[in-house]
Amino acid sequence: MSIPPDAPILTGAAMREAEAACAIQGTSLSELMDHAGAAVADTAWRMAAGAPILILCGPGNNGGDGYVAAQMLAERGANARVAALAEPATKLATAARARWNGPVETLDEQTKPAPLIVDALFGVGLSRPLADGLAATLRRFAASRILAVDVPSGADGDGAKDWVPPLPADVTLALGALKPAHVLLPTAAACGRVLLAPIGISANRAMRSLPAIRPAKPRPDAHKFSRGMVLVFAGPMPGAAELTAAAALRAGAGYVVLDGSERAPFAAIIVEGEDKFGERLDDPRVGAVVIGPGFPAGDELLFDVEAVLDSGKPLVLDAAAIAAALPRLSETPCKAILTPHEGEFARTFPQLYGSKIDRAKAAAVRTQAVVVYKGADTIIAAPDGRVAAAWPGSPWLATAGTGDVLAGACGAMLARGGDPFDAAVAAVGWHIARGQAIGPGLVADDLVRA
Ligand SMILES: NC(=O)C1=CN([C@@H]2O[C@H](COP(=O)(O)OP(=O)(O)OC[C@H]3O[C@@H](n4cnc5c(N)ncnc54)[C@H](O)[C@@H]3O)[C@@H](O)[C@H]2O)[C@H](O)CC1
Ligand SMILES: [K+]
Repeated sequence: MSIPPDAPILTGAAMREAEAACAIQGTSLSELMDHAGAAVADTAWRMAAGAPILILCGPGNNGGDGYVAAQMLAERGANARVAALAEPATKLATAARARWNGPVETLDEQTKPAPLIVDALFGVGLSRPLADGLAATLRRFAASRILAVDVPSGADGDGAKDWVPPLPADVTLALGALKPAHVLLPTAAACGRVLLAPIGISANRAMRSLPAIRPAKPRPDAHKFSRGMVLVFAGPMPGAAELTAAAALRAGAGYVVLDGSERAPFAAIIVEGEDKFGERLDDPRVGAVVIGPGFPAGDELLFDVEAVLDSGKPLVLDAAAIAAALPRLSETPCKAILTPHEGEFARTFPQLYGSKIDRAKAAAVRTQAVVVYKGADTIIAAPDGRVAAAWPGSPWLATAGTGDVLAGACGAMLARGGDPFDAAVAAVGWHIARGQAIGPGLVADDLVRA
């Protein structure tokens, strides 16, 4: 599974806006479909490597892309068959089918498979889940290599519905831009390797896949404080905060102080009693404060979170600290990153609807903070509408304590003084890169070891 890095992601509505802008600049929808069909034909040609191809065409423009590709493949000499689910229902699809010179089989339970199946049944226009009969027909093709056009049929392009496509793809060719379905579960897992075909639209880049992960090198004139000083505040379960502090140092902070713990995870970390916390919050060198790991909800947490908010320091709030800060966050002028996992998000923001991206964006607006909505399909959202999607991440990170490590990495990136969204993106990228590098047998402690 893979996703092109730093690629734009558009919802169906944004895609229609981009199409309309293209039309104003003189590129018709029909030309866009020609570009899409050509890209599908190229990918299918390479995947089939001479073997027969079966192209499944639906009634809409996704089917139109399929007919265009079929004709191009046939002209190149490929052994291509077409099976249709229904008559074309759009002008463009009708025109595309008229250009296909071969026969059109009816797609049903009798349809013979081929080594490569091109799934051009439904794209982003799907308005309800696939009928059971069609789903069963498609499952019969599971032994073939599958190329999905735009999205695997049955997926909700916007990722708001949890419909599961019955025929998972080996390769999905995203047209013009990625769609939320490519980066959100459950559909992302059915997309296989996602490739992006530029079909001629210019996409808004506010919402993107995670950029390629490049560890930032310290400046030649760096010293420990210019690299960022992080203050981690431990709660009653200091083990979690120790991981957080270690992660902050490992992720590049120049100086890390752990308050409220008796053990230093590394000799290089300064450990102090919790009585020093107030004093440290006044330390102008502290560039970010992390609170929440190992700190259950209660008066003590509330008191400490209040103190952090009063300090105006850039802050990372994890676990119960998120809910503790919520009433004041939007009015507190500070840079903040929140790192809720699914359960914390649902408890803290119960009244949000739509896809995980929609909900992360709404939470960011509500709190005026950067929200890192964790999971296998982590979403990072800023109050100004920027979004980064981290799918496919690293499944080795699904183990206890890795969230504490991520909070520390966010602290390290935030303490450098830049934009909190960029800091969160860098932290999530660092976390995934560590997860991928370590792989089998990973435990959270490994993420902070050399
Ligand atoms: N956006 C672009 O720049 C381009 C996109 N292209 C392709 O077009 C599809 C989207 O096409 P659209 O016609 O809007 O929708 P679909 O083909 O996905 O299907 C809609 C079609 O199906 C009917 N329908 C919806 N749900 C169901 C269902 N569950 N069962 C049966 N039928 C259903 C609906 O009534 C319509 O008739 C996009 O993904 C790209 O592949 C073009 O290439 C041009 C450029
Ligand atoms: K499709």
